[in-house]
Amino acid sequence: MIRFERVSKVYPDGTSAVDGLSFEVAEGELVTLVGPSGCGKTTTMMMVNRLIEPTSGRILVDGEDIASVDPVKLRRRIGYVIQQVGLFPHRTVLDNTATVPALVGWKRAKARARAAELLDLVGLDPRTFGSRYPAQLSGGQRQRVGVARALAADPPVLLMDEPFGAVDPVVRERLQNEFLSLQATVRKTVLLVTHDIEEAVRMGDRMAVYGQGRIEQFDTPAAVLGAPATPYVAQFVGADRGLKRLSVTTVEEADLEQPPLARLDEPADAAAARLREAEARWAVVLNASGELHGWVSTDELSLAGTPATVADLARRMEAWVPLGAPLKQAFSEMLQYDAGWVAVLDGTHFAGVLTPAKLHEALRRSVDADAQGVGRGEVEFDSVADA
Ligand SMILES: Nc1ncnc2c1ncn2[C@@H]1O[C@H](COP(=O)(O)OP(=O)(O)OP(=O)(O)O)[C@@H](O)[C@H]1O
Repeated sequence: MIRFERVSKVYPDGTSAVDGLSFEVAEGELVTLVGPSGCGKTTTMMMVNRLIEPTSGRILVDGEDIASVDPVKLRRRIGYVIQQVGLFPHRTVLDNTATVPALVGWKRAKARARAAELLDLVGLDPRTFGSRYPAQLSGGQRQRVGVARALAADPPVLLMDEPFGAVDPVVRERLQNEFLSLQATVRKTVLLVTHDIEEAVRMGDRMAVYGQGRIEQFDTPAAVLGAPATPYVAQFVGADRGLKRLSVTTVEEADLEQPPLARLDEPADAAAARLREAEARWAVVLNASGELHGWVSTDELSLAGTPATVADLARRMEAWVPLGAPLKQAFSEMLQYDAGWVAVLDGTHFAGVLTPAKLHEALRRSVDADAQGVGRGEVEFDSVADA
């Protein structure tokens, strides 16, 4: 857990970088710090591992005032990932990854085994990449090594400064997603600095939107997009914040429509009669285990007649998302397959379909829910300030 209590930093030349910051990052939470260049994000982050000392205020990590912790020991408990990655050019990828475990006195074999495990975890086969040098990697691969290295000593806290900044947008999105699924297992307490609002929204459990040297709003991405606390925040998150909400609103059971169903082994004429009766133009087709197979049109079933079965006429449906996926993913599947709906699965089971109308309703629901929850961030600040 990381806690800032009225922390300010004035640099020797008189520049006030941050002023009276109070916030808390819960254990296992990922908080993004976002704001324009020069607003104090990096200063905030570097005070946590004491690369920069605050002018006033306190910072606690796991309840301990870090001013009284030896900086070298402190840094071993805190993983640090930066944009330029900072790999040692003359050391192999494996040795780079094993740097911190080796520093804290692990035996060489154990440190290297751990490094190999971590490389695997970030999607780099240690047999292929372990013996390479940083210059022999792509930008995205270097970034992965940076993340692996930061995680190698299993620090409870991770600081990430524009960790995906140096790669193109496609690789960037993939690295973000990979990091999120990694984070779902390792559950580190993470502070992530970015100037990219999309990244802040996508990655953060909560996000801190910086104005000049102070936090304008500290809340969940959905709340920041749904109810910006100040005109500044509204302007910063952008006029298309409704669209950005698609990334943070998830597909829920209640959003789904239940279309007519047909079974793969059903005779075509029986299925056709049933669907005509229900005035349905198509049905979702499931296999005997209730798993999605695809869809079938009522007209085609009617024309086929006996002895055809649904299986003969059904088409595969590739557009599906799991329950709990962001609406954006559902929308993008709809567009990619040019489909008027997307199937939603609960595990392997078919749960229903999402249509454009239901997607719009889901978006409305989340906007309304947040409009009622305005100000949650401020309440939290007050309680920190009073402590
Ligand atoms: N060593 C320093 N001496 C004086 N001023 C500094 C120093 N380091 C940073 N600053 C100033 O402090 C302010 C905050 O800088 P900081 O690097 O924290 O911003 P940032 O939000 O991380 O910006 P960026 O996104 O451009 O990295 C800026 O005005 C910067 O010029």
